[in-house]
Amino acid sequence: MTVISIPADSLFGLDNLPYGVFSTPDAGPRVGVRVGDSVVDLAKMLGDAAFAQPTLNAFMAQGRPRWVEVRAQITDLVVGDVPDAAVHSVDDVTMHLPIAVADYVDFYASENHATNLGRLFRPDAEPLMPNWKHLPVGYHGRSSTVVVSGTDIVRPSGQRKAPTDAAPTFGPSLRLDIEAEMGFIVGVGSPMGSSISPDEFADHCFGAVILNDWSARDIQAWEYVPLGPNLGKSFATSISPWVVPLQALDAARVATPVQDPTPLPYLQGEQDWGLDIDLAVEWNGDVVSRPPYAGMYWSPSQMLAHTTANGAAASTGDLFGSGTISGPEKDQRGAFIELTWSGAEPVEVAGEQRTFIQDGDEIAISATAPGHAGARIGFGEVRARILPAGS
Ligand SMILES: O=C(O)/C=C/C(=O)CC(=O)CC(=O)O
Ligand SMILES: [Ca+2]
Ligand SMILES: [Mg+2]
Repeated sequence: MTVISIPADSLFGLDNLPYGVFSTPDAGPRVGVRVGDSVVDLAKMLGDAAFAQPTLNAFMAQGRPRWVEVRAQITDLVVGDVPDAAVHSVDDVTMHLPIAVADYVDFYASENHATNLGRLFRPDAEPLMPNWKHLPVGYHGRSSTVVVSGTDIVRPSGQRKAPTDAAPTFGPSLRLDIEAEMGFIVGVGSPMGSSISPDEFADHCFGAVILNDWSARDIQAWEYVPLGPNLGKSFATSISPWVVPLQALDAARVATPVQDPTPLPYLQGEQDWGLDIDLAVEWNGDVVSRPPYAGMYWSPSQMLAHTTANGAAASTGDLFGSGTISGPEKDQRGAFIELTWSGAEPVEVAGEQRTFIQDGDEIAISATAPGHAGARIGFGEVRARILPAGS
């Protein structure tokens, strides 16, 4: 039997208990919970076959009463003796994509980001479109190219045309960018023809991850009118491996900024689902930005309500991105197109002047939030290296 020790300053204490899918040299992908620097094999500790699966989907589909029960069981059991065979060091495991991604929708919920991108993409128009403060604007992304942290990203090629070019050309993106976001995962869906209200959020949303919505700005700028992002974003989206349960975010809940005009009734709820999550964006080892989630205009509960308001089904494994998280300050911008003002204002990265991402660059986004009693909880990180086009 093993007694798991949790370092006093751990971001993975009993307040957190995030779920992930891990493998070891002797056994394939299965569900584990992170406790300090250990990963506990849940099928071995709890005996539920849902945890012997290579994704969290079977467990997530069991619903909130079961999520609450399992969290309580874990909290009780991991402070005692845990069977040796159920405990692994985080350094000895390989992490996998934690969920089978069903549908993927990405929103645009930061007013600072939307205003900055409006200025950059549409300099002659009002930065915010007239709909922006009435509904959480989003688009459907590509679920099959959602990958876990650590997966290399190959620079995409595509069609691009700068305003000064006579004709479009096809080739590797020259303006490869990140978008620092949070991703929310649906545990229990809703049938086609029904909808989820903002105050039903916790019955449906299982938890959250960090998400990097890789974006090829040159491909995007040429293709997006009038239907929105497509190939400029569909080549890859990275998520962190540990899914922080919604229950662990209780102490992080805050009100969204005042929403004026008042949203329509289907977007109104009694519960606060703004979240006080602090992100950090690292570029080749240098922190270049610290986006604050707490200022996001639209809450994840409103995004899920909006997604289902027309009767569209929601499914176990649906993933929705918050949209790029940018705060009001320059060093709080969650995309390099904003941070460098479309390349006009390079930033210093590891001693070099940089605008967009170069081959071989490594980007890591980490995040923490308040836990209980003044402690903090961590989301870990989403990290990836860029390989040359055609690799
Ligand atoms: O305003 C635009 O045309 C483009 C906006 C984006 O690229 C942002 C996007 O993907 C949504 C977001 O992450 O906030
Ligand atoms: Ca995005
Ligand atoms: Mg993407």
